[in-house]
Amino acid sequence: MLGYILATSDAFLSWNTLLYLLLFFFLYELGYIIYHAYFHALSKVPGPWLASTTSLWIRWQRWNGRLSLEADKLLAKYGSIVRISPTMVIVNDHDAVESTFIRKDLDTSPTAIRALRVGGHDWTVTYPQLSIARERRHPVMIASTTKNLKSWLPIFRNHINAMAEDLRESKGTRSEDVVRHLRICTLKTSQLLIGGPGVDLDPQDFPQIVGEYNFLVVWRLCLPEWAFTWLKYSPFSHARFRVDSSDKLFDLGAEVCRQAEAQKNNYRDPTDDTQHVYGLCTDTNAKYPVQWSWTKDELGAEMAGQILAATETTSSALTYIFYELAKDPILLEELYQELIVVDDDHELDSAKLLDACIKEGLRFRPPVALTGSRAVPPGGLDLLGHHLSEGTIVTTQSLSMSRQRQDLFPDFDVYNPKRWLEEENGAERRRLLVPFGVGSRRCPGGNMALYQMRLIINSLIQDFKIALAPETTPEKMAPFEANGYRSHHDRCDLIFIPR
Ligand code: HEM
Repeated sequence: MLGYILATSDAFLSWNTLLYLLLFFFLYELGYIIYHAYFHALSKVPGPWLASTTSLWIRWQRWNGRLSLEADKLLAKYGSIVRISPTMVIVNDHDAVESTFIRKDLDTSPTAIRALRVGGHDWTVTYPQLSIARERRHPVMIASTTKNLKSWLPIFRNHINAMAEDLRESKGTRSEDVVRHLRICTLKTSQLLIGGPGVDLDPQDFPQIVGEYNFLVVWRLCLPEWAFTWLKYSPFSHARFRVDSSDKLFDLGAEVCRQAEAQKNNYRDPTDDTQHVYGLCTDTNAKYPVQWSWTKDELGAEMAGQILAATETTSSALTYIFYELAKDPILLEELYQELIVVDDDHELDSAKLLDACIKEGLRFRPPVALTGSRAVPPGGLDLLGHHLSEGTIVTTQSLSMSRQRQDLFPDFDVYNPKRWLEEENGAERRRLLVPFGVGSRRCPGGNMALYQMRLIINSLIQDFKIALAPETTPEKMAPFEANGYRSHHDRCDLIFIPR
């Protein structure tokens, strides 16, 4: 039929035209491949041929949640710099990463970060330019000083106790999905940092919304824009929910703003000088006031983005730590023995094994897979013996930093917290641990993350013995990269036996 129409109607393309178009497309693609493989400025950077010539390789790895793990294998095979797409290189040399990422004139990579927009809006992480991100980073850094966090300790404790009470209900007789519990608990603790004590969000749907959003990020990195319009109105309810999760997250951010604004009218103890992110963003007298006035949507997206940044990273790191501890009853007992003699939550930072368990969790399963990326500015950049032309994206990952130094991390593929207790080469080992990124866009919430992790691990280890649930197998817990590492099933079932 189509052939008939094409052959008979002048209004339609003739077969010949179609063939020419196909030929043109084929030659264009061939030219693109040949150019990127042999003539492009990055053609001398080592890497697999397919990855260098087409973005399909990187999309395929992302789709399968394996980009970070595959990139790690390539770094082991090719050395400290590898081309993983026609325009992207991954670098695994600490000094080279530091000298590049410290620079203030390098934007972050726009395509990869666009995937993290919330409800169609930008927030700190999705702004390529440091000049814009800087003013949004300050409030997080100021709100998460140890002094501020310590003043909120009683409220943090209440939220963590509520999680422990929830876990206690099963009396160790059935498994509990620790991912769900941790998402709720970290939402509750981060709402304080972000909106202040007057904010109290309903957490019931949050675990599912944020879980779907993580997988939406994978879709956004792999599928064309039009696919989302189609999916939004498609008959597939799960896909629709996933696409809508971005708007639902945005609504949560808007709710933070509404409640934080309402609390301004409440009585405040004049001696209370704690500061939260929302207050600092909207206070024109703040030490680093935001230089522009926010629209309602910008502010909502910022709060939603910060909730995402704070909860998904911390809960993913904690999930893997509890999973590893559940597998190792001897280590669990040693940690318990250390923690029962710590009198006060304020002293937790001196608990050495606790610190080692957290460090090793962040090393072994870093919650952010590709820990930052930068775009090469005009004039190019010389790095590890290669000239990178303008627009090249340089990325790195914490995961591989420890693997490049097998003298310091001989059993790098094993969760072994004890390595952090060895004094010999301790400083060098710590230098290679960069889960919060490096340089000018390094995570501003690191202090909050570590503080929360100490409190939560301490509380649950003191209250429970933890064991693996029969349904939690190594295959189910194999890391899948969806906006950070998580189990492909997005859950981790453990048994919490009250002590
Ligand atoms: C274990 C927990 C966490 C890890 C591993 C982590 C890791 C990271 C990484 C790797 C980056 C990107 C750095 C770069 O591009 O160079 C980042 C950015 C960011 N993180 Fe975290 N993070 C954690 C917790 C938090 C918390 C609790 C907050 C609090 C709100 C937070 C807020 C942010 C923000 C606002 C950014 C964007 C910074 C910018 O674009 O300049 N993070 N984080």
